Amino acid sequence: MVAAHNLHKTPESAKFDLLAYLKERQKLCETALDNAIPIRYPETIYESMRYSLLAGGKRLRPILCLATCEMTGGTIEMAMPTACALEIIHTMSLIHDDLPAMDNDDYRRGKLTNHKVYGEDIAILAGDGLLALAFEHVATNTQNVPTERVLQVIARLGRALGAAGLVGGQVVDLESEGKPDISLETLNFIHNHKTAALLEACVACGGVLSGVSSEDLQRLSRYAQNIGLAFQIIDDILDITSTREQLGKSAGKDQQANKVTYPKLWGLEESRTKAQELIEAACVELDSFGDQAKPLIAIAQYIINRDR
Ligand code: DMA
Ligand SMILES: C=C(C)CCOP(=O)(O)OP(=O)(O)O
Ligand SMILES: [Mg+2]
Ligand SMILES: [Mg+2]
Repeated sequence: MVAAHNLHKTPESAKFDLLAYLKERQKLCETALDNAIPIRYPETIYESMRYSLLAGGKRLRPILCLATCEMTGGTIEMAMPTACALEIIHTMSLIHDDLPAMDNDDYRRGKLTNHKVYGEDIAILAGDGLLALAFEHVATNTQNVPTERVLQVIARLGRALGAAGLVGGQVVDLESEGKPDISLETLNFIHNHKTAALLEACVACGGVLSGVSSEDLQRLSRYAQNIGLAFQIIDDILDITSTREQLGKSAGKDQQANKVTYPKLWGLEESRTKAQELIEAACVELDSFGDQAKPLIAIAQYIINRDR
């Protein structure tokens, strides 16, 4: 008879079932997000906020936050309000990104975009409402975490989202549209700010909540910066190779708007290779976390293998 503890050492049981993990975490996030916005007067704004927030994204950002907090000795419960805030901030950035003044998109998460349903005025306000809610939600609902860590999380959220982060990246993205000679440096600036900054906040905040050392926090940040850049490279590849049905958002938009992207500068194959290298570099940063790092390593692989 094989001893029970040996069973856990077989290669098969050592495998990490990412799909089951993501499904379980997505379910937890859906419930928490649903509870974060009750409908009250004036109903229109709450309905439009819920329309985009509960439209079924991958929930990658909150899951990264929960996974990091758990990997570093914290709990799901400690991280859930921050995880929700990250998804709420991400959703507001999507609503505004899709507006006619920005990327002018009609579809998002398999549905009409917020402004197509509620009008541009309400869509702008839904973004504003979500943004304010994110900070209120963390400050009000975080439990069993020392207050100074919660303050650090709030500061990181603001920095990742603001002009030094996502907003700054969006500005350079828009300013670079249609320009012929965008450098790789500018392209990296765009990706590192519009996409990687928030993903870094997801991972870093998970670590801050559990109280990691500054060395571990730096390792986590480097992991997240690498997966963040890879995420946007893959997003731009999918924009070329996939369909609206598969993506839940319009495809072919980057070429249409003359956006600067990795595949445009380097071609599809080299862009894929670059994304793969970034994922490998990300995973090296997690070496010291041993087996505990399995979820974050599997999520990094998922980022380049994803089809939506
Ligand atoms: C999305 O950039 C970035 C933010 C901050 C929303 P994008 O316009 O390249 O992404 P998508 O293809 O999802 O519109
Ligand atoms: C940063 C980018 C490229 C916007 C799309 O993000 P996701 O691809 O994570 O969108 P959802 O799954 O959350 O809808
Ligand atoms: Mg955009
Ligand atoms: Mg867009």
